[in-house]
Amino acid sequence: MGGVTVNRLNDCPAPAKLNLFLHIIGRRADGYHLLQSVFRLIDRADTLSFEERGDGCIELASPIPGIPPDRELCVRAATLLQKTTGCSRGATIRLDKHLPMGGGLGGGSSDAATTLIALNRLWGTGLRLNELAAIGLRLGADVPFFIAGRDAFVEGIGERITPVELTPARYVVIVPPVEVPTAAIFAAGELTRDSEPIKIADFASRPTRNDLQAVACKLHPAIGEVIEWLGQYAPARMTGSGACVFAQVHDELMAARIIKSCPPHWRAWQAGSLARHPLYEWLDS
Ligand SMILES: C[C@@](CO)(OP(=O)(O)O)[C@H](O)COP(=O)(O)OP(=O)(O)OC[C@H]1O[C@@H](n2ccc(N)nc2=O)[C@H](O)[C@@H]1O
Ligand SMILES: Nc1ncnc2c1ncn2[C@@H]1O[C@H](COP(=O)(O)OP(=O)(O)O)[C@@H](O)[C@H]1O
Repeated sequence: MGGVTVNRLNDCPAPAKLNLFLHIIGRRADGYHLLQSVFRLIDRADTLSFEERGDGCIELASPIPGIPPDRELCVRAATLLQKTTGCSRGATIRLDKHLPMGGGLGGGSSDAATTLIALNRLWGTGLRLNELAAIGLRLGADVPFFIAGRDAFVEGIGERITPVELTPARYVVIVPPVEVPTAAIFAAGELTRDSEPIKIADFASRPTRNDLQAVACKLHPAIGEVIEWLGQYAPARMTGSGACVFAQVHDELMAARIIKSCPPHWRAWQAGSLARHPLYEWLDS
């Protein structure tokens, strides 16, 4: 091809997460809520490609309808990395969006994390994991978890991350036909904000729940309907601030049977746990 070097990274995954439980244990002076949660990576993902450009511009070649470019999380992540490192290079970003927005699967945060990890490599900016996580936290509370790249007990607002080893598992995930804005759930007056803190050693043996679930179900009754329906087959719970609902199942066959009987107005799919972020090896700790 005439010796022209095109610097690009294609098909970089941005995996989703499930919050196996989520407890709100307090509130910071700035209004942000202190949580305790186990975050688990799953093998459903958005896909991103990055091509370097010499003019310093950041362009999203596949804009998301309804999200202005300067609010889009990949563009914001790329711009913040440029500013923090003084890098003069730019990038054209292509985002193939598969994860629902406002679904509690962390899709936007994961897109931002993948952008930081990939551009740090493409631009040769050489930031280490902790430095990228600090940039990520400015974009969203879930971003540092995706940069850390493995299942974790997460505290604070998302910045205190302790890796945990979980047994591999299969899940059914149902996407109710509603988009839940995270801020609206946290703002609700009736939200439980005083759950008793638990120790990391205890979470597997203690009863857990998602403290955001009751408020989300009140605002969006469709979420409660999904929890009730999926609960016929296995204990079902909402992830994050909703709207998606998940249940752990025995195997792929059981998942397929449940999905086959799912009412047609709900999107349902199965997912396997993911031991490591697919780009895990691109980061130096
Ligand atoms: C609750 C979680 C659990 O994973 O849910 P999902 O959003 O993934 O569903 C996250 O911590 C969400 O993180 P993220 O989605 O990045 O939230 P952000 O954009 O940082 O925050 C949106 C708004 O929610 C409120 N907020 C968020 C996180 C938090 N710990 N306390 C809050 O009070 C704040 O009002 C904030 O302005
Ligand atoms: N690349 C992106 N993907 C998804 N949402 C984005 C993106 N960029 C900006 N957003 C905004 O962030 C909000 C939260 O997105 P997302 O992380 O998918 O939600 P949640 O984790 O609550 O499911 C969206 O409703 C949207 O307005």
